Amino acid sequence: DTGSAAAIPINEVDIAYVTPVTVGTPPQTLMLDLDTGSSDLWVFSSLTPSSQIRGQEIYTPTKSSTSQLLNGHTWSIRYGDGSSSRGTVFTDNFTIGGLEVKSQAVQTAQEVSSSFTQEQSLDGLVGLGFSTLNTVRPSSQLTFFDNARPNLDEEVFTADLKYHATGTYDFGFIDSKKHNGTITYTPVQPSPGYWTHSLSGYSVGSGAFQSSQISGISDTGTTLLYLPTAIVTAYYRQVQGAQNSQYYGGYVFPCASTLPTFTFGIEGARFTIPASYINYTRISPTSTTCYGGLQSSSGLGINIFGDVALKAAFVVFSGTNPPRIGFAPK
Ligand SMILES: CC(C)(C)S(=O)(=O)N[C@@H](Cc1ccccc1)C(=O)N[C@@H](Cc1c[nH]c[nH+]1)C(=O)N[C@@H](CC1CCCCC1)C(O)(O)C(F)(F)C(=O)NCCN1CCOCC1
Repeated sequence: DTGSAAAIPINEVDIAYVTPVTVGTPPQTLMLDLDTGSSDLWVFSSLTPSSQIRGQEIYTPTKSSTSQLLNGHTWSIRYGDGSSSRGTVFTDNFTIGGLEVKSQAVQTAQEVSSSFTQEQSLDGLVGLGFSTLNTVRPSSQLTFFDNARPNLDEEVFTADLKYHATGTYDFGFIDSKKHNGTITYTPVQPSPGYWTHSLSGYSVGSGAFQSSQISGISDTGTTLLYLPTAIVTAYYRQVQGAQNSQYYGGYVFPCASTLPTFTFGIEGARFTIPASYINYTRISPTSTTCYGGLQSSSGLGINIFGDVALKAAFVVFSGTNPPRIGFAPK
């Protein structure tokens, strides 16, 4: 089997991407954020207090003839940005881009934090990390990818995220039309459950490439690129008027400043992030100060290769044994 679905930016600065999925019989369509940085599939639901719902679509298990309560199971998750959700669990038919998994664990929210309530274009998440990170107790559940794997033509899913445009997630095949040139693979460390791998180095603008192993996670659920402070200061040293603002919690600069590109290495291959991706957003609609798409990871305890980096490549998440991740130009 294979599947292919759109990755649609939810706002004009690509803060996140959502993908249409269907749950249950007859199918209920929701827009979910496919997130390689976590492994819970959870949705706004008929069990979510109406005071916490603001425009999101919900899954109503009682309207589905194929839903089954997973008795006595609960879940609770907290994300890096402090947002959280918790609830109960049903199994039901679940489809992404024509690829169906029967009796997928669908985690129904009984409580969501305010940042989820405020994000009306996001109806929940599909965790595509390793199933070891799943928070359902007493027995943890498998991700959509782990459930689909036995039926996939190839044990892969790919992310073709785009800058200010709709991209695609494919399951079970590598679409050669979506990338040009070879795919460079590098090993993934699947413990504790992220797609953890190393970059082989970086360069700023036309500067010399600095070879150094930089370990981090390729995370479709994180907006920006978070790297060690030394690399980030070297980058913003090239930007007129840039400063690391305590107030804004990161590097800001005059929107009119010229930004250099940023290149990262995967093994021997090189991927260049255009300056426009790093000129992330104005700090407020009328401001002439802009917030950078490259920020320091020092507060996170982990380097995160988020959407700002991933949208500069065609990325293959390979669930083979051993797992690996591939990057190709596009
Ligand atoms: C634009 C921005 C100021 C950088 S943002 O912070 O607002 N962007 C958020 C994503 C977002 C999109 C839309 C609306 C609201 C928030 C962002 O990038 N958050 C990251 C990480 C972060 C930390 N600090 C700054 N950023 C995050 O938490 N990403 C998680 C998924 C998000 C959660 C909020 C909703 C959108 C999806 C994540 O799953 O990718 C994660 F890996 F970071 C994470 O937290 N994974 C949870 C891992 N646990 C480990 C223990 O077992 C359970 C799972």
